[in-house]
Amino acid sequence: MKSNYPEIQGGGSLILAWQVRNKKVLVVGGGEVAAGRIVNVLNADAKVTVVCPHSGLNDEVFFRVANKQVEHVDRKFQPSDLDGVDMVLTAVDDPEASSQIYKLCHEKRIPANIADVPPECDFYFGSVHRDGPLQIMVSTNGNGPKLANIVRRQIADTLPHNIGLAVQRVGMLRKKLRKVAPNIAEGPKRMQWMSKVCEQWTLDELCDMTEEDMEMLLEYYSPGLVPSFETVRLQEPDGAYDGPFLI
Ligand SMILES: C[C@@]1(CC(=O)O)c2cc3[nH]c(cc4nc(cc5[nH]c(cc(n2)[C@H]1CCC(=O)O)[C@@](C)(CC(=O)O)[C@@H]5CCC(=O)O)C(CC(=O)O)=C4CCC(=O)O)c(CCC(=O)O)c3CC(=O)O
Ligand SMILES: NC(=O)C1=CN([C@@H]2O[C@H](COP(=O)(O)OP(=O)(O)OC[C@H]3O[C@@H](n4cnc5c(N)ncnc54)[C@H](O)[C@@H]3O)[C@@H](O)[C@H]2O)C=CC1
Repeated sequence: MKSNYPEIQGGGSLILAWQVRNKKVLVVGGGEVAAGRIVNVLNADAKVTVVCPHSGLNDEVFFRVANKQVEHVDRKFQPSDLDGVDMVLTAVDDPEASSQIYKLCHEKRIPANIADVPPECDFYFGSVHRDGPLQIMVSTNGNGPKLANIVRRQIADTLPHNIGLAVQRVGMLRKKLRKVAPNIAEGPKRMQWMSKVCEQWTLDELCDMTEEDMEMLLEYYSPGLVPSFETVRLQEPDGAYDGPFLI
């Protein structure tokens, strides 16, 4: 039966933004792949423990250990390492050890990524572009990791240079709006107004938005209006607007 609803296209992944802040992540192995995993999870504020014999640590992982960015257990993996762990990432050059760790994680229902064995991964990593609070991930679902890297870099090249800053400023404005209009019942009005601001202001204007501008802009929330950037600046006592005056 035909419909206007989105067509289902199976065979993909569920791409999510997993919140691992202060969660315990165990990284098994200390080579190049482990070093990449460590960067990914530290960027998400996880508490990271690396299990790997000292002799196996590469320069980057050694640096993370020496700087106390991660805890280090100086030996090969043991099953007790999984106690109290929320996520496991293995990057070892020993397929038997990988499979054993995967089985244990599966039994304990701990989500795991086994770098050398895609069928034993509960989730895959992707190629990530990061600009402040903005993250863009590309996945080829195991078909071509290097191609994911190339596509990611191509996407990044097309983005406005100030997009990360614009996202950060919008985040501040949204927080302030929540304070001005905290009621659940106001949800639809709040969302509509916020969407309008994002659509009507240019990225440069969103980046230039000071806290003073935000306070002034929020004055227009109650009547449900979105003034131009120039209008907001002109209303401020020390309005620093120096562009063309469009009144
Ligand atoms: C399934 C997956 C599971 C997982 O790792 O989570 C996986 C699996 C494997 N990768 C292998 C090889 C390479 N991986 C890379 C690079 C990356 N690999 C990443 C993810 C993923 N790799 C997941 C699928 C993601 C997707 O499909 O989109 C990225 C995106 C993210 C990251 O690792 O952080 C990161 C780029 C990050 C960036 O640049 O930003 C390169 C290129 C390079 O190193 O420069 C090569 C060599 C060239 C090539 O093969 O393309 C092999 C060995 C194959 C063999 O032995 O031949 C396996 C195992 C297998 O396929 O059996
Ligand atoms: N998913 C991906 O993106 C990629 C996966 N790979 C695969 O990932 C694996 C790791 O790759 P690299 O980091 O380059 O290897 P590597 O050889 O540099 O590092 C392996 C590390 O594992 C440690 N190790 C081995 N057995 C261990 C155990 N039982 N307990 C704890 N630590 C142990 C070693 O001391 C070493 O630090 C390889 O199997 C490789 O084929 C390789 C490239 C990309």
